[in-house]
Amino acid sequence: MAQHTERTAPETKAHGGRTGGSYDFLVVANRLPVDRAEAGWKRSPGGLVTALAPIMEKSDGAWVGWVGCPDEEVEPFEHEGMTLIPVGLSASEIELYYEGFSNATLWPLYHDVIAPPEFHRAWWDAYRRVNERFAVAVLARAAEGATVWIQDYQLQLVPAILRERRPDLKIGFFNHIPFPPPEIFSQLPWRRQVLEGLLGADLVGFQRSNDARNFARSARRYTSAGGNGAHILVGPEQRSVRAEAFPISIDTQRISDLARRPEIQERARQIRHDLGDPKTIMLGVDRLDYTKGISHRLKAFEELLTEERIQVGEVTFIQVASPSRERVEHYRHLREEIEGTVGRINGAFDTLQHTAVRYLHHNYPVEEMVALYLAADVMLVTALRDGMNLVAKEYVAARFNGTGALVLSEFAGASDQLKQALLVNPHDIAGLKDTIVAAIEMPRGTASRRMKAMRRQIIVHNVEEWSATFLNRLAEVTHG
Ligand SMILES: O=P(O)(O)OC[C@H]1O[C@H](O[C@H]2O[C@H](CO)[C@@H](O)[C@H](O)[C@H]2O)[C@H](O)[C@@H](O)[C@@H]1O
Ligand SMILES: O=c1ccn([C@@H]2O[C@H](COP(=O)(O)OP(=O)(O)O)[C@@H](O)[C@H]2O)c(=O)[nH]1
Repeated sequence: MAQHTERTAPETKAHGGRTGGSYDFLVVANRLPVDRAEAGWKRSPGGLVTALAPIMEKSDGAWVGWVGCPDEEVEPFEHEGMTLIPVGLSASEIELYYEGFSNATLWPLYHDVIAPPEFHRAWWDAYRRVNERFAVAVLARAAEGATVWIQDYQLQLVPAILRERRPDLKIGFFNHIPFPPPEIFSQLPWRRQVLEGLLGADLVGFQRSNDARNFARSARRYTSAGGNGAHILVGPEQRSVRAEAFPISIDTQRISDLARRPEIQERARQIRHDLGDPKTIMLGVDRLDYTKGISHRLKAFEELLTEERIQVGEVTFIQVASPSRERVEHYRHLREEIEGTVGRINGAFDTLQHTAVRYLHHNYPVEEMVALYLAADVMLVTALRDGMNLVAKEYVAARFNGTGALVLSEFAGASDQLKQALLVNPHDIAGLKDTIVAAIEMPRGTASRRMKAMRRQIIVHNVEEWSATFLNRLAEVTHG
């Protein structure tokens, strides 16, 4: 349970002149890494939070972000060793900037247009306004020459606003989601403004080399930028901007340590027992998002049951689908579709003793997540497009005894690092079915060799290494 360590943050030194504050290191993200709890705040789940909270706890910096509720004015405060600086958003801004432009324009556009992106000028206006507000919050707190690390697609205009008003800052940007090829990106009516926003940074980081290449190609095609490859030259002064890949990772040690705890192992046994001790537990854990390929996974599972290649009682599929962006239309429809499919599968295949799919529309704390990873013989990650997918890496981190099989989509960034997973194209349902069966039947020795190789990868390349590599590179390119 998160310790309650709330107190007011130290005063920021708001003095005149160019420099506004006292922090030498600021992370700027759409969300603060906390949610409201009954008594105060608790650490929130989610990929970005999981990745950045450990770094923030160890640094003396501050995190600028939205508190997650409408119309709340909250003073800066401290939580679990982090200084948090809230940015307020009105209900209408949440609708236009967050649900609208961020999650119904940019999100589908950047994820292979799996859902059709919507383009509305009022959403764009709100996006600009909110980006300006985040930038102002940084300007008021950043010390002279501070390092500012902006996170993700919700805040792509912040780098250029900071650059214009505070050329002393070292500005990094990391895009957690894919960056589409120019042929798709070009649909965006405000493509030039978004690219110019990002080009305000000194270093623009991506999950995969292909994302970095896509960005550099669009930057040269739709702005006046020049240069070659990862090196982009901007404006008459030919300012240098780098676009490079920095694949994010997890706190491997923390997950691995949790997995070794006797009470979590006991919880894993309990989960299996509660399901009637099936021979094989398969697991999917995703935000309920159309990019995650949950329907493709269910389709493959249903066909395997229909064809009697697997049997209820022997195989149980647990699907955790955590609530996400529930006011966005596509997400509402997706929930109806997935829950309809699960109901149909269970109606057809459940027995009095056993269920086919145990569907859980919940958000679990990390301890329960690790127990689920320990209980799962086969992990299914079948994203149609995913920046990284930390769940895949967490599963590997939890399997300290080298057992278990990971079925992993080649369209998730994690497939670049976890090459010994069973890689699949989730659109190929026949291939997906064969791979699921191969995972269930995989000989222990083969599974162990694969798992050990993947564990070696994420033990070295953990989230600490990710942030250190990005920040060292930022210091290098800014000669800091
Ligand atoms: O803040 P929400 O709208 O509730 O969404 C949660 C986060 O989802 C996205 O995660 C991405 O970042 C992960 C870590 O790098 C990566 O593994 C995953 O593939 C991405 O989809 C989003 O990018 C975050 O901004 C959201 O906070
Ligand atoms: O009930 C849940 C479901 C997910 N997560 C965490 O949420 C993150 C999901 O990150 P991922 O990169 O897989 O996907 P995203 O949701 O960021 O797109 C992982 O750290 C999960 O452990 C969690 O804590 N509780």
